[in-house]
Amino acid sequence: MAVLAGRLARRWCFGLLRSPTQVPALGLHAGSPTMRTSQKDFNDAVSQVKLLKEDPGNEVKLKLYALYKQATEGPCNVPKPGMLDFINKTKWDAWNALGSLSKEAARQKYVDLVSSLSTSSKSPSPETPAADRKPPEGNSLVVTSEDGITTIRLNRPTKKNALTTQMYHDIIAALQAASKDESTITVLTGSGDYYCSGNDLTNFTHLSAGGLEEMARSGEVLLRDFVDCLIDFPKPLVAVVNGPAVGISVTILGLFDVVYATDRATFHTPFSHLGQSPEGCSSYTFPKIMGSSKAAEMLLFGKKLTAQEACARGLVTEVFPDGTFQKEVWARLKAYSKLPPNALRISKQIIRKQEKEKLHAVNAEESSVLRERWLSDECMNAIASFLSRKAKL
Ligand SMILES: CCCCCC/C=C/C(=O)SCCNC(=O)CCNC(=O)[C@H](O)C(C)(C)COP(=O)(O)OP(=O)(O)OC[C@H]1O[C@@H](n2cnc3c(N)ncnc32)[C@H](O)[C@@H]1OP(=O)(O)O
Repeated sequence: MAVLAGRLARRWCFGLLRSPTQVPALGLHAGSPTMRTSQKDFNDAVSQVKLLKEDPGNEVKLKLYALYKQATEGPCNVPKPGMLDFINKTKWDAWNALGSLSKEAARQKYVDLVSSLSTSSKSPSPETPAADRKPPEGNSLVVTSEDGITTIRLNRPTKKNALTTQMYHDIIAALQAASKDESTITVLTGSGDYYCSGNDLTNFTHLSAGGLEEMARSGEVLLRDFVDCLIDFPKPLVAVVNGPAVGISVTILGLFDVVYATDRATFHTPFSHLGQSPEGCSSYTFPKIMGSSKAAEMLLFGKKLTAQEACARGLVTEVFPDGTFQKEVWARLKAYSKLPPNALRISKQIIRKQEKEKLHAVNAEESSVLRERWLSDECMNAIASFLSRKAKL
C-alpha cells in the first residue's frame, strides 16, 4: 500500500497542470445540494470547464483554481506549504492573492473567466445531430443515430468496456446531445463480450496536482454530474445489456426505463469487496425495485445475479437468448421508435417527476460517501490488489 501511495504521489507531482482534463481536479468541489441550486451559473461554469477540449494554459488554470477555492471556501485558510513543495505553494499563493474577495465576487469572476474561454474548446453543441458529431477521442465511445434511435456504445472491448474518466465526460456530452436531437429513444450498450466492467480501476492512478484528495473530490463531482444527467434524461432510455455488467454499469440500471439483457449477462456489484459503497442511486432504487433484503444481498455482499434472476427481481425487463438477442432487441426498439416522441417524453416525465428530487438528493449523498471511501485503506488495498493482478472479482 505504501508503495502504491508513493507511486501515485510521484505520478501526481509530475503531472502538474499538464492536461486540460486535469482542470476540474484542481480543487473542484460543488458542495451541498442546497448550494448547488442557489449557484446554478457557477456550477454550470464548473461543468463547462470539464468539457474544455483545448488547454487554456497554466496561468488560466491557476486562476480558475484560486477563484474556485475562494468561491467555495472563502479566503485562504490553510497554512502556507513549505518552500520545497513548490506545486502546492504556487497554488496557495494564487488563492492567497485573492485576499478578502467575497465568495460571491469570486463566483462571478470564475463564471466570467470560463465564459471568456474560447467556445471552440467546448464539447459539441447539444443541437448537433448525433450522427454528425465527432467521435470521442480514441473511439472508446461510439455514438450513432439511426431509425429514431441514438445509440451510445461503450467501445473498449479489450478492457471489458471499463469506464475511463474521459468516457464519463463523453457519455454526459452524448446524453446531453441525445436529449435534444431528433431521435425518439436512446440506448446504452457495449461492444464485444462484456456490457461493462464498471469503473476503470486505473482511474485511481491518474492523479493530478492535488493528489489523492483532489482525485476523490473531482471524482465525486464527476460521478454526481454523470448520474444527475441520467436522472434528468427526458427521453426513453434503454439499456441493451449484451454481456456481463459490473459496478456502476449495474447500479445505474434503476434509472433506465427499460433493460433488455442477453441470457449471458450477469449483474454484479462488488462494492464491499472493493472497500466502496453503492452509487448510481442504487441505495434507493434497488430496495424499491427488488425489496430491501434482495437489494442488500447484492449491494452489501456482492451477490452476482444471472440475467434470469435480475429479471425475476425486476431489475431487467426481459431476457433474450444470446443467439437472437441483437436481432430481437433491435427489431423491437425500431418498432418502439416509431411511437410519437412527444407522448413518450410527456409520459416519462409524469412517471419520473415525483422521484426526481429524491434521486438527486440520494445521488449527492452517495457521491459524497464514496469520496470518503476512495481515500480509505480498504479501497486503496483492493485497487492495489487488482492492479498488481492479485485479485479479480
Ligand atoms: C467518476 C468515477 C465514478 C466511479 C463510480 C464508482 C464505480 C464503482 C464501480 O464500478 S466498482 C466495479 C469496478 N470494476 C471491477 O472491480 C472489475 C474489475 N475487473 C475484473 O474483475 C475482471 O477484469 C473481470 C471479471 C471484469 C473480467 O475478467 P476476465 O474475463 O478474466 O478478463 P480480464 O480480467 O483479463 O480483463 C481483460 C482486460 O480488461 C481489464 N479490465 C477489466 N475490468 C477492468 C476495470 N474495471 N478497470 C480496469 N481494467 C479492467 C483487465 O485489466 C484486462 O486488461 P489487460 O488485458 O490485462 O491489459
